[in-house]
Amino acid sequence: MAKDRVIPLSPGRKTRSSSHLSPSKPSAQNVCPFSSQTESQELIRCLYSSEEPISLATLISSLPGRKPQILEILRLVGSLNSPMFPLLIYGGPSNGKTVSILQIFRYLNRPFVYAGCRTCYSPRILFDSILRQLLLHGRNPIKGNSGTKRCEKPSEFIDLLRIALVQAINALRERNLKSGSEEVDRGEMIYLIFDNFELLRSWDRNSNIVPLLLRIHEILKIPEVGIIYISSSTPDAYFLCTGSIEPITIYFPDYTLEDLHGIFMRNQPNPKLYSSFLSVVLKPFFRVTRRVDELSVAFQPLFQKYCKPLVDQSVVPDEAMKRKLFDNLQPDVTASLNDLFMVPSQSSYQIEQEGDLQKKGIRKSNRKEASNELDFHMSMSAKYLLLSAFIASRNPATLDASLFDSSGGLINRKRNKNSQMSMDRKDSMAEEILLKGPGSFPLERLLAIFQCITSVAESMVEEEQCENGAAIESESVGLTSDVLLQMSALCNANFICKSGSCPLEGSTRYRCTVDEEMAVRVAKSINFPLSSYLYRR
Ligand SMILES: Nc1ncnc2c1ncn2[C@@H]1O[C@H](COP(=O)(O)OP(=O)(O)OP(=O)(O)O)[C@@H](O)[C@H]1O
Repeated sequence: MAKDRVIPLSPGRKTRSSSHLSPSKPSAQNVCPFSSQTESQELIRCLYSSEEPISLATLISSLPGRKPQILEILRLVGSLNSPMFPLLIYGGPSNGKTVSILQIFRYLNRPFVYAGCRTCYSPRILFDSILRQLLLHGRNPIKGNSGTKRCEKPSEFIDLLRIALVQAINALRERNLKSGSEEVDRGEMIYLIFDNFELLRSWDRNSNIVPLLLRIHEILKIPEVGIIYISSSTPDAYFLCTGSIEPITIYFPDYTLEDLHGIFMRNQPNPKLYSSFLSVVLKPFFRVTRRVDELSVAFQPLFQKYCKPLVDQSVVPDEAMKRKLFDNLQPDVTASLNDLFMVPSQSSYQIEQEGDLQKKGIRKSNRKEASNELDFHMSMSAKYLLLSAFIASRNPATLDASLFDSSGGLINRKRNKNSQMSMDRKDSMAEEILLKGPGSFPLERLLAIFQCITSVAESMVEEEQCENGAAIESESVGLTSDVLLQMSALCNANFICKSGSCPLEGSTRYRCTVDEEMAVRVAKSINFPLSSYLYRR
């Protein structure tokens, strides 16, 4: 794509860019102009990447493993002044989504506003950050709504955002007209980037901020504004019930071994030495994690240890030297791998409880401990999701309604004489299902079961919290966050597999592949009464 080629504007585009804004919306006339040209210039400068622009070749070589995604994003963002559909960039954590988009804008050298939902951790802070970037950090007053006034309500935010955007677009347009042919035309588009969008869902369960931001393009109706969402959750997490037009998605897959090799080899003063180090550490660590941040934290001290026997670190190691360095490093690799692998899978509450038991001299038998233990890490919500999938695969769907009450809890299944016949029928259905093996289920059923069992678990935890006055931390709360991300992780781990689509509905069905022994171990690790949820003969 030619970076600075100005695409001739279509007639529609000319009309729109000359005056797209309808009278009801703030126009150049009813928006307070910049008080000085310096302010206008400062705003424009603030909207560009703070780093020097780079070439396309540098962009691609600086981000190993991301060339296809970069080219795809560039194609979708389009040439100068071309309107774009909203984009959703998604993929696993720490796999280069943020760095890629920021470097892309450095290459494009176009104005953008970046709002990270990790640092801007509440709607108010997020709104404030976006408006400040557009309004010269609060120094440019929009009459009646000064930049210093904090914006609380979404409707207020949308109004101020529209005003600020129109003002900024007009400033860009003016700058382009004034600079004429002396300067390169940098266009009139402004891009809003929402990073870590998945976090928004955990801010407030009843908040309407997610649907609002997902519809922001439709609400603003300003073609000079491009919207980019970055998320580590899949698109399904957002668009099942918002009713908004789905953005174009770009998936960032996990890095391959070669990609990670390329990433870690960048800017190494002694590439041959570092390459011999990577040949020792990368493969074993790759089996545990593909996250660049985790790998770089693990590699840093290991490389220091690897180089310790060397007097001169610019030396190119021969085979004998490599073997010696490897032998020296080997015990640390194992220890570091264990550190990375053994992420605590128990909630701090459980740990506290066990600590209490030990203090009281009550020791669990080793056998029980071993049977409860999982030899891999899984988050609390992934465990609940896996158990929901197991229940969905084992129980006939027609029995769900009799298993869960309307509030999501487990119905007390005491048989009475009147219901004995129907229970017998249900039991024979359960038996048939057992014989057929794990059944398939649609995503909706899985989510419904997940919702039911987590609501029970959360209320149990709250009750225990009240009883014990103990502090329960993150893992036990917010079980429902990132459920679709967990789903894709469980599919990747082959605990849940896709099992074709329903010919009538066309929707994908899933099947749980874990056996009962494994499900029981997962259930025990979170004290979940699995057997009460399973139909048996
Ligand atoms: N291809 C790459 N080349 C160079 N560095 C990379 C690459 N991919 C990731 N990194 C580095 O890994 C770290 C994490 O990357 P980044 O923040 O872009 O990930 P992310 O996908 O946005 O993560 P999250 O979803 O957790 O926000 C950064 O320090 C980044 O520089």
